[in-house]
Amino acid sequence: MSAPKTLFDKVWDAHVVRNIEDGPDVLFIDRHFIHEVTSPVAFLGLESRGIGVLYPNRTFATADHNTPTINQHLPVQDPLSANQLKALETNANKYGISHWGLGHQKNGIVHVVGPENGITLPGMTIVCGDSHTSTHGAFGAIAFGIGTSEVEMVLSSQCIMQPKPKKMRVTINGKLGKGVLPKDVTLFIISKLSAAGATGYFCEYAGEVFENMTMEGRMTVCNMSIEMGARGGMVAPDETTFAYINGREQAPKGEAWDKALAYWKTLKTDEGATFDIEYTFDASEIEPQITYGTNPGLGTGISKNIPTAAEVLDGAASYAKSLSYMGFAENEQIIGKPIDYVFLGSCTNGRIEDFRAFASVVKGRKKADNVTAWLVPGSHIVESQIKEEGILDILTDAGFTLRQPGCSACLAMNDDKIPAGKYAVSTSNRNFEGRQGPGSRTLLASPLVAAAAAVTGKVTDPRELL
Ligand SMILES: CC(C)[C@H](C(=O)O)[C@@H](O)C(=O)O
Ligand code: SF4
Repeated sequence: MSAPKTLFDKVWDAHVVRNIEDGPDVLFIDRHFIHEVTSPVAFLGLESRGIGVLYPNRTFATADHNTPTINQHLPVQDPLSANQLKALETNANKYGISHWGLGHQKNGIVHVVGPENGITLPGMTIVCGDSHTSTHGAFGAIAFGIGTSEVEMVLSSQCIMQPKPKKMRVTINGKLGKGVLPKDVTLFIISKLSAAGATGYFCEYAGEVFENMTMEGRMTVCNMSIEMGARGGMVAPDETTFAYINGREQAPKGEAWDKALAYWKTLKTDEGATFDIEYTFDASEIEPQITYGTNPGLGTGISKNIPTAAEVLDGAASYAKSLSYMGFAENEQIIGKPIDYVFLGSCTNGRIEDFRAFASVVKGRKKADNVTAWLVPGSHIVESQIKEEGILDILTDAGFTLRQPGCSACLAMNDDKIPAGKYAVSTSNRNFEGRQGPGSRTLLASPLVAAAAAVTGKVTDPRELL
């Protein structure tokens, strides 16, 4: 019998085109996503070298970062954004790449539209010039972000050179408590490991918590893997995965489906396979989380106080700077802090289950007067689901409006910027200084925590409202 293998090694080994002695492996790439920010320079590179795109039907383009989230039918005002969007369209058309631009019915955030259209499948290698490509690992794919020069490499050769990362496994058994969402699971893990704790590793998530999680939940967790420094995260595909994929537009059909399924069922870590490092937690340790600092590792259970410098893994100096930026002090209670903005959206939490969770709290309540809320679906498909399921009515009755799909205030590359000094409870993935607009202060949390803040105007434990 062959030696036991991890899920990661099975997928990796199936894609090695060439081993370079003492060097990186050359990997074949099944799927390549591109967006307007990191692709234009790669296409310029192709042009200057006079080469083309090797397999245009393995690359998929969508516009998301620079797109406005209101009045998408009007010309884009910001000239830089308009140029980038135009460049994406021109390049896609020139090389025969599928392009879901602004206004297209399939348009949305790259990491939302790939899975929802059945482009993302188990056992694949998937790259994109975007760090949150790790999202697609939820399907048991090896998915990671690449730089612009690598985008050029993939366009021209469908291959990439990669050193093999070390392997980590995070196992969580038990049952999650009331009001605890996948976002809380990932914020909890990152707070335990720190924002750099998984640097150099590829992480597999295992145990009952992930087995019982929906695909959208697994996507939330894998999405945030990068925020603890990991190259990517993955979950072994199972019946939940297969049920999610079955019938999606670009998923295999008929005989091809049966063949794919038989292969996908082999994609799990064998008994006895080893990892370079393992962490184990119990679901009962996890309560709704919120961050108070300026990296995603600076988070805590919502009922707890902000830790003292001695309690956190970050250096005392950077911790003090982080708290001062946020206007918080050590050992303060986080519950009850007044907030100004709520952002529901992003490739972390811009899917239908996130809107359902948000609606479950705001239903029958009213948006707090002091709160500006931006609710931004991850794609047009999500937007349609929100309308069809009656969620829009619930939101409207509670005083909220719905915006149009895109990255929006997740990184404020468009007009959706949180003003300086203002506090935003955000379902996105990064709380760096100025991430949501110059001087903005971000508290990362789940859609339930965001909803509780939106109706009370302050940081509130959502369990009190469920
Ligand atoms: C613009 C892009 C390169 C960037 C990323 O790589 O992640 C963005 O998506 C982000 O979330 O910061
Ligand atoms: S939603 Fe945010 S994290 Fe996701 S791709 Fe867009 S900017 Fe990056």
